Amino acid sequence: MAAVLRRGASFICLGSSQLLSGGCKHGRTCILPFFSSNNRNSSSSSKIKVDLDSSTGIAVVKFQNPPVNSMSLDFLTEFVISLEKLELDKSCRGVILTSAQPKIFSAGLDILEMYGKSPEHYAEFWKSVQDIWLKMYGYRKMTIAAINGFSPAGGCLVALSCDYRIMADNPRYRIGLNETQLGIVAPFWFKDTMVNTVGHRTAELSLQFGLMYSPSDALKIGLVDQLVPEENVLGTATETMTKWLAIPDHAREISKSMLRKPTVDRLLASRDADTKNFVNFVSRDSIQKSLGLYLTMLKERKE
Ligand SMILES: CCCCCCC/C=C/C(=O)SCCNC(=O)CCNC(=O)[C@H](O)C(C)(C)COP(=O)(O)OP(=O)(O)OC[C@H]1O[C@@H](n2cnc3c(N)ncnc32)[C@H](O)[C@@H]1OP(=O)(O)O
Repeated sequence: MAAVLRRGASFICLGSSQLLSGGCKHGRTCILPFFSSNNRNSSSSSKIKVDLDSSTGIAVVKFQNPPVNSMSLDFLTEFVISLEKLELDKSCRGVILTSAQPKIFSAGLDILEMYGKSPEHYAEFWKSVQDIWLKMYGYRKMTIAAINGFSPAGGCLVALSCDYRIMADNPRYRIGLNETQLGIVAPFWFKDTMVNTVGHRTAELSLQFGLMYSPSDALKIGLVDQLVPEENVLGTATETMTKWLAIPDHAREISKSMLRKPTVDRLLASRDADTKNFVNFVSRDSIQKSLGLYLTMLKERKE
């Protein structure tokens, strides 16, 4: 296991100069209503910031859960509520997802939600993970991931669930489904999402090794669609969104649904079994031990 973790660390290791500072400055979940001024609607709950420009129809959703935008239960709840509000808002036609944290898009699922908790907690957490994927993968509006930093595992899944991915061309960043490096297994709908994006053979290599790709390798395998200098990620995402919004919404939406609905339906048909499977799996002593070692490794590599 230690060897696996060491190998894992080499895929995700950052120098100490890149350590992020600061803890979460925010309190518990607090969803504020949108307010309107000059065609812009903004809402800032504690972990998700939404800025909707109703003159262009483009909303920017920023992850702000320091230090690494890990997806805790609170984060996922706020995230899904924000997306639901935007889906219902007729003035919104497209959503750009990005990070307010330097160098990190998202560190993926919050490992602390899967470690040392009760089966009831694991079930609640897993349902919220399913909810965000179902919302994103079946989202009616156009979505772009503006990937401005590291994006392992759940972070990669969120990016993969968008319609288009633009990544910062910084050779230090990595993106991929690295679950096996933690001794855990990406569920079938993570796998389906990857296969639908990069094809079966590449997904076989990617998932079994838990590969984390540099931006240029991610572009080569089609995991991301475009690389741009770091400072242009959001600007390029906005320009790209404007081009996509030239397509009539109903035609694009129906095409998207035709391609994605069978994948969404597979999880909808087996949500409860998938939750039970997760709870049984994550509750095992061997899995708890792997997660505990991984958390220790994350802390120790800073020292
Ligand atoms: C059927 C069963 C199926 C189960 C499937 C479950 C699917 C799982 C999906 C997942 O998403 S699992 C999570 C995978 N994520 C990772 O492996 C990323 C781990 N983190 C990193 O590699 C690095 O933190 C980083 C993202 C590259 C950033 O590096 P940086 O040097 O900038 O920060 P750190 O000092 O490493 O981290 C700061 C702080 O944050 C804690 N932390 C990091 N990632 C997570 C996380 N995913 N969950 C919880 N906490 C995380 C890290 O331990 C540090 O904590 P402190 O030491 O400051 O307390």
